[in-house]
Amino acid sequence: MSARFTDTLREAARDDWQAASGHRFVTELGAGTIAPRVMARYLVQDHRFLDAFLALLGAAMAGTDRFEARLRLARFAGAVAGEENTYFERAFATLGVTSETRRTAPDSDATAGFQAIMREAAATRSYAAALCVLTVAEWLYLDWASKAPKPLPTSFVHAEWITLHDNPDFREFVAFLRGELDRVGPAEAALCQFFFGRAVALERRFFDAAYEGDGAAEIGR
Ligand SMILES: Cc1ncc(C[n+]2csc(CCO)c2C)c(N)n1
Repeated sequence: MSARFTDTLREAARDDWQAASGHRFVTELGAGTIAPRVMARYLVQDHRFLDAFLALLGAAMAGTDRFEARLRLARFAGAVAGEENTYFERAFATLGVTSETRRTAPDSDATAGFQAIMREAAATRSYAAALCVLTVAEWLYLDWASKAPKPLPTSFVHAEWITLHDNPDFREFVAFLRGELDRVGPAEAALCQFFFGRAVALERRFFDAAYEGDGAAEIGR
C-alpha cells in the first residue's frame, strides 16, 4: 500500500518535526514547569500568529473546490475566533501581561516568518499551498499535545493550551485537513514540499524564540 501524501510530506521534514514536537517548550508545558516569562513571551507572539492564521483560513475557504470543505473551514474559523480568544485574554491576565506589552513587544523573527509564509501561501491562490501551512500548524500541535503526560498540569494556562490542541473536535479537524491535502496535494507536489517543509522549520523556530530575547525589553520583568 502506498503511503499517504501527508505522511510523505512529514517524513521529508522529519528532523524539524521531531525537534518541534519534542521541544523543551512542550516538555516544560506538560510538566507545568515552564517559566512564566517564557509562557508570556510565547503567547504574546502566538496571538499575532492567530491573526495571520485566520486570514490564511479565509484563503483556503475561498480556494477550495468543495462546498463541504468550505463549511468545515468556516466552522473552524468561528470556533477559533470564539473560544481560543478567551484563553488568551485569561492567560494574559493571569500572567500579568499588560496591553502595553502586547502592543509594543516586537515581532520575533519566527512570528514575522510565519506571517510571511501565510501571506505567501494565500497569495499563490493554491488551495493546496494554503492547506500545507494550515495542516502543519494543526497536525504538529495535535502531535505534541496528544503526547502530553497525564495528569495535566494544574494551572489552566498550561492545561488549557494542551487540551485546546488535543480534543475530539481538533483531532477531527486535523483528519479533515490531511484528507484534503492527500486529495489535492499530489497534483502540486513540489509546491507542497516547499510550503510544508518551511512551515515545519518555522514551528521549531517559534518554540525556540520563546527562550530567546532575555534583553532589556523582556516581557514580565
Ligand atoms: C506557532 C503556532 N503553530 C500552530 C498553532 C496551532 N494553532 C494555530 S491556530 C489554531 C486554531 C485554534 O486552536 C491552532 C490550533 C499555534 N497556536 N501556534
